[in-house]
Amino acid sequence: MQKHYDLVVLGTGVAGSSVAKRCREAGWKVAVVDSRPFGGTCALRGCTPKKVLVQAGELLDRWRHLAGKGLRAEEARIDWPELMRFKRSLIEPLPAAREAEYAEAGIESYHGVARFVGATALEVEGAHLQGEKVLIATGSRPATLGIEGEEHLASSDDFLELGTLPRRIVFVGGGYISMEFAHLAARAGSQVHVLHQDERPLAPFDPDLVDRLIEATRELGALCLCHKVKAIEKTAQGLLVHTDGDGGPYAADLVVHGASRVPNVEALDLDGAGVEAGKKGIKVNAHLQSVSNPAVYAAGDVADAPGPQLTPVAGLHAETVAENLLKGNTRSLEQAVFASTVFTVPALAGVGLLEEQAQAQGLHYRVLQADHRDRLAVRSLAAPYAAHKILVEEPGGRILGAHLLGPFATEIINVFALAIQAQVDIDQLRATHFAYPTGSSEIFAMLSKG
Ligand SMILES: Cc1cc2nc3c(=O)[nH]c(=O)nc-3n(C[C@H](O)[C@H](O)[C@H](O)COP(=O)(O)OP(=O)(O)OC[C@H]3O[C@@H](n4cnc5c(N)ncnc54)[C@H](O)[C@@H]3O)c2cc1C
Ligand SMILES: NC(=O)c1ccc[n+]([C@@H]2O[C@H](COP(=O)([O-])OP(=O)(O)OC[C@H]3O[C@@H](n4cnc5c(N)ncnc54)[C@H](O)[C@@H]3O)[C@@H](O)[C@H]2O)c1
Repeated sequence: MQKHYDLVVLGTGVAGSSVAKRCREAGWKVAVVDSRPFGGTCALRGCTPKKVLVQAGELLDRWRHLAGKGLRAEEARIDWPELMRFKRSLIEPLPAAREAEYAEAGIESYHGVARFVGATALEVEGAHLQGEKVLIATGSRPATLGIEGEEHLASSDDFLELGTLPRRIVFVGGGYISMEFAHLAARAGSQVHVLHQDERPLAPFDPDLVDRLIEATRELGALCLCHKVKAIEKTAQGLLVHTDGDGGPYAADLVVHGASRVPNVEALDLDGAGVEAGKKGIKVNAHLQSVSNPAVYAAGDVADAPGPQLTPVAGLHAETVAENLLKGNTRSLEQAVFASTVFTVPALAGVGLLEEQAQAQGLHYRVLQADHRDRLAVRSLAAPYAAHKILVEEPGGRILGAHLLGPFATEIINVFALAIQAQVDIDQLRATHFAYPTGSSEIFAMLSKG
């Protein structure tokens, strides 16, 4: 028997769940489908569990730097199994809570892999659903690398579930996942290599600050090496990672995939619905509507739309789609400012333009940059790395980009995001009286020199 809905949502992550709730609030009959526990990547296998773990690394680092300065740090260490238990205690209740929220809101839930059997008809584990509209919000998965021995790669999901931490870990790729996990694993006692194929890791971030982060990573005992991984071999002693460079092979007990994620579309049978997709995901117009099937929309990591694969981007997609569904394509995906952070220690953060982007746009700007390790706020934490680079348009004083490394980066970056979004210029920002002494009160000094 076929069940009819105004909207069928595929995926219960940030993108899918927000649209489902908005449309249900407006009185629509809504169904949600997910092949995994309800809640999506960010809540269950990404941002949130990751933050619980990396926070422990950050606290350990602070504690160690203050050893002999009023703190006794001899006993400070990460107890991995205990930390994992803590993480599980926070994350494991979430799927049931999410499902209960849906039930209370009157949203119907289906578990299983969804696939199209018609333009807006879906089959989920034997159930047949028909939507007036369908939202595809199925997120992303680790990219297939096409290398020999690929089956030996552990995913970020696997890493976040490790009961014990292996002695030797190689991370393939030099992006967010590898760098964040590498810092955590090294602080928890593993020998770590990050193998990346580009000249330097973390391409979306300021190159000078990335160089400092690499230095900090090396001091931690983890090595970032510029090698493209070409094969993983299983031996009696563990795994060997072969690269196209002179170095290696690198011996490991665990090799983790941090070499990018691609849209999750394979299982959907998109041809059955006439929904076009390419390497970057579902092809959509400015309303996030499928270019080939007007009854279908896409949002989040699975949509081929501008913006990185980040939670705030999925959130903006969801707002846009919800309005278009409810009000009939009244909203286009607007250009937005997205701040982003790599949760290493020191943390790296960025918002707005990089220097090379400002140059490519022919903008005139000056650079305010400094190492601010000597600031009392930083010295009081004994933090060994703290630096910034801020691009300010000339004339006019518009903030074009802000790039930060150090103990306050993850929070201060949001002040700069607001300044860029709301077009607050350098004089207005300098004239803002932030509480003192806080991370944000460092902004005045950042904007006053250089
Ligand atoms: C390790 C890691 C750490 C991250 N950390 C951050 C961070 O700190 N900050 C940040 O902004 N972003 C972070 N991200 C990125 C962020 O998690 C994603 O951009 C965001 O979760 C995307 O949300 P989404 O709703 O598009 O997809 P998802 O949350 O991935 O939801 C998609 C859902 O669809 C389901 N699904 C897939 N195919 C089907 C099918 N055929 N049928 C039924 N269901 C299906 C999946 O099971 C999943 O639950 C991180 C990602 C990872 C992997
Ligand atoms: N803090 C955060 O916001 C956060 C954290 C984790 C993940 N994420 C999101 O998830 C996405 C996926 O993360 P990711 O770290 O897998 O990807 P990424 O896109 O950040 O980085 C992948 C890196 O792997 C390299 N690479 C690819 N193939 C390789 C090979 N064979 N050998 C060596 N290097 C190779 C690429 O050149 C690139 O530098 C990110 O782009 C980001 O949008 C965000």
